[in-house]
Amino acid sequence: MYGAFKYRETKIMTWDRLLRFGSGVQHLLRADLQGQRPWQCPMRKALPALALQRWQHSVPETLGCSWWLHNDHLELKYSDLVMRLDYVWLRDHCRSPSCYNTKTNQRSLDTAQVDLTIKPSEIRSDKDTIYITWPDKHMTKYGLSWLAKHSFEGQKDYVQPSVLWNAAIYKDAQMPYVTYNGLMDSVDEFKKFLEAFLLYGFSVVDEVPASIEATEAVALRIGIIRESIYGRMWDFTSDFSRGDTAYTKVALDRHVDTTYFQEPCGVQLFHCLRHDGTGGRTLLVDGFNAAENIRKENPDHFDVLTKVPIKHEYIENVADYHNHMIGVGPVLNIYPWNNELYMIRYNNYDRAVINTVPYDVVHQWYVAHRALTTELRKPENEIWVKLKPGKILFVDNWRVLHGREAFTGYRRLCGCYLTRDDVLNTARFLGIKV
Ligand SMILES: C[N+](C)(C)CCCC[C@H](N)C(=O)O
Ligand SMILES: O=C(O)CCC(=O)C(=O)O
Ligand SMILES: [Fe+2]
Repeated sequence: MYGAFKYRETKIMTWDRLLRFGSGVQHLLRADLQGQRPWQCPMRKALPALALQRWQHSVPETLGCSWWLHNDHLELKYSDLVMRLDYVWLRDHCRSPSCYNTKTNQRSLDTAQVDLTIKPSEIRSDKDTIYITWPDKHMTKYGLSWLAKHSFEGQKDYVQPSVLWNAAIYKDAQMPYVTYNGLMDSVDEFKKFLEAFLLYGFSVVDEVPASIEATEAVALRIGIIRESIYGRMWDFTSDFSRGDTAYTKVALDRHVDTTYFQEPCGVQLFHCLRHDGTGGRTLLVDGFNAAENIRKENPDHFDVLTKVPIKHEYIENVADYHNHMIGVGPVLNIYPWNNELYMIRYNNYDRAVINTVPYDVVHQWYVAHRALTTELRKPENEIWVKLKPGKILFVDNWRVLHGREAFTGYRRLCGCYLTRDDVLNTARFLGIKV
């Protein structure tokens, strides 16, 4: 398998095991150790090895937390969560007024001034809070629920909620019907629209005036337009005004756009302003659903697709357009801490020469890519829609692939890309967790 890198999970001793270790002597020791620094406790050396497995409890024991000072970290148990907190981390995240500015939500502490071998000189806790005093007498207070939320152990299993779909799931999904007026005038409708978009990776706004201006207004309600080599708002027909198949009448297989950017555009809007002719339907496929199916059926294929970096390229020399863009990254992009998929970079048209890995890995990659392509091409995973004047289709270009059927006649499509950060920013402002 390519790349030996595996994100190592910290071995966590189970709570049960720790209690078993500590039982017996633990009760007896607690009184003696109260208020002392465990690693400096004079009793420590004299104790049998098992007795060192001891916990400090907040009072009463059944509420609040239990904690254990290891030589290099604090182990803290709070409502069934066992957290292991590095001492420098604990000092660095101090929210006291001298360390953290709550007006700007910025750190004032200079982390470089923290001794990398720092250890608390005193710790105590009550039901909701743990108080840590450092050798220089500075005190850090942490809400236990804050730690539970922000610690590695507390958040590593969180994944962004989403509905992975195929044609059948989509049919039953009852996506909300949101109109232009609703979106522009009502926060509730706006939120409903964004929630659907984030869950499904696409969403439609209906009853929009069939103009570039109205399309732009909708785009600006949601985020910030991502200007690119295609302009700000783009508006095209099949006139081959640009050196790309999109600007023709031929069919386009499923793909995401701008794979040849180091950061592919996050969101794409399509608004068909006119079509006098046949065909031209739009295809949508949930890339995450397909990728998750591969992960289930053949984890090795999934692994290869997350590890082999692939280049995509856009070379254009048509009329006055001279562009050469290159983007690099694996087809499937996952977060290392929980393996959650966050971006698919799939575009067989724009894929560049593979020269980033040796031949044997190349072959593994082709096999894995074939498996993904087969999955993406299953008719049961396809949704076909006909874009019409008045309907804006929003597509999450990091998740949902689009394609189009060949068409005849005059067809004019407008739209734009949006910066992903700003769409998520809008969502967070509306109280959506992303
Ligand atoms: C949407 N718009 C027509 C502006 C751009 C088309 C980009 C086409 C390119 N092959 C890609 O997939 O990135
Ligand atoms: O013509 C279409 O419907 C879409 C073409 C396309 O893939 C694109 O513009 O990104
Ligand atoms: Fe496209």
